[in-house]
Amino acid sequence: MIELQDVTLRYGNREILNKVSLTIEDNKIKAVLGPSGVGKSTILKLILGLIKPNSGRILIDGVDITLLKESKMYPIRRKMGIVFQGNALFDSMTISENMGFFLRENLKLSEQETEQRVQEQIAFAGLEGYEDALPENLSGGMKKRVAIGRALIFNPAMILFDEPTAGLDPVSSKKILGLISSLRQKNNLGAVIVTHIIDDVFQVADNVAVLYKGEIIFDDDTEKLHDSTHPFIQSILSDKILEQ
Ligand SMILES: Nc1ncnc2c1ncn2[C@@H]1O[C@H](COP(=O)(O)OP(=O)(O)OP(=O)(O)O)[C@@H](O)[C@H]1O
Repeated sequence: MIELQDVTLRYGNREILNKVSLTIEDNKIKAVLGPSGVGKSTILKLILGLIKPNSGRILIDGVDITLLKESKMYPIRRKMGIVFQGNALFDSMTISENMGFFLRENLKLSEQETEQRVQEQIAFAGLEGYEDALPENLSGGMKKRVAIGRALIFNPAMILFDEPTAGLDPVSSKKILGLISSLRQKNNLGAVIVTHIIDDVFQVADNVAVLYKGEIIFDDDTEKLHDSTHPFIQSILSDKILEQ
């Protein structure tokens, strides 16, 4: 379980998050919805311990990571896979090499076991036949599936997605969201999805927190969004896309 408790984060003297509290339960898909620049990626960086809050606590399975030294973060980060907005694939490596890269770097598995895990993820991502292709030869949706496979290869308990459908066409978006749903059904994985696209939320999220002007203005089951009387939520429900 991931918990943010009264987290405040400033870049310089600009406050991005003001006493934000959030709970992300295991085996659930939680969306964090908000307009561009509101601090959604910042929340993922805080969860991964890449940045520290100015105040408040961040607990991963009960461990307060705001107090941990960098050297103690590795076992915590191993619990979580991350899929970056731009995928962060290595351009000069093949799809198989991209998938296996962090595994080879971090786990001393036999080459046979590494290959087996890579093949499993290639199959899960529906990328058979593309093992030796370079990322530049893949569509946006396929690159996203490589990034998801690479995040899953450590068998994390939770996977973090930064804008999983941004820049994808509607068909590819639907496929990626289908893949995210199947992760929980097949692998019992939890997920955090930060997004500005409300359709993502309705398609996959069990519950959703809405971040607006540094604060959580809604945090409940996805279907209850329709009952909210908050003017910002009413406006996003009618406009569907959050651009400021
Ligand atoms: N290292 C940093 N130093 C200063 N300001 C930053 C830094 N990182 C992000 N910001 C600013 O903090 C705000 C929140 O950034 P963040 O990337 O978390 O937003 P976001 O909601 O994920 O938006 P987007 O989806 O557009 O990336 C933005 O205004 C951004 O410019």
